[in-house]
Amino acid sequence: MPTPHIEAREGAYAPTVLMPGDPLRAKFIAEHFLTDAVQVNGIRGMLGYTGKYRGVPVSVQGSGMGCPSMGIYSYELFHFYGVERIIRIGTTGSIQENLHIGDLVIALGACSNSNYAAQYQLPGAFAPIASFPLVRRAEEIARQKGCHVAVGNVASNDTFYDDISPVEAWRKMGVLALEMESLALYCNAARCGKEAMTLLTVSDELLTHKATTPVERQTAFTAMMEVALETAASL
Ligand SMILES: O=P(O)(O)O[C@H]1O[C@H](CO)[C@@H](O)[C@H]1O
Ligand SMILES: O=c1cc[nH]c(=O)[nH]1
Repeated sequence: MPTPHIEAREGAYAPTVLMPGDPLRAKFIAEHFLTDAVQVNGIRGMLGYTGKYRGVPVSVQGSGMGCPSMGIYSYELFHFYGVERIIRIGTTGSIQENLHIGDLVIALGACSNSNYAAQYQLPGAFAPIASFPLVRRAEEIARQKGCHVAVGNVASNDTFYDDISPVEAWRKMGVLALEMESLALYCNAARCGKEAMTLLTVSDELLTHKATTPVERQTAFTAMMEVALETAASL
């Protein structure tokens, strides 16, 4: 420590880290929800903070976009900073008719078009999954808050802009929504014996082409932030 990408000192992160793709979403959470928040990382503008939520230490660290970036930050947090669990909080494009903008999705499993898991040289395909206790807790908290929440597969794709749309193919398999990081997060957690879960807010309806604004993606999805923070504080 420090690592190539994180300047924080040893012990700077709490055992539970919330990870939005957008570092400015991390700043927003630190400023609006945490007490005693201090910035622990600013390298590459990938902001990280540690503070308290309901008196419980919690960190929030941007992951950047895509599996390579999430792969780097979650690896360094798990391996070098003693982080025990990561809750990704991200935006997603829904691909099922009953999932609308603002709804929550918990990624129980992460399908993908990425080759991230090839590094493990397994004798078959790995099925990346979330920590079930985290899923159960987050779903319970989301329902108590009156959120519409779906739990199931997402597809963590390497591509945001596709030459041939993958929507129909994943939709037919019951996949709920598309995003870009859960695969790497779940693989790193599994390989390191740690816990991970992804909680998403629908920012785009890919079947109807409804979408939210860039600023809403940064700051508007406070229900997701609160569910993740309540989950972290309840462990
Ligand atoms: O809102 P975040 O967490 O960045 O997540 C989603 O948004 C980005 C694409 O716009 C990708 O990172 C995708 O996974
Ligand atoms: O990966 C993502 C994230 C948000 N919306 C999408 O359509 N895709």
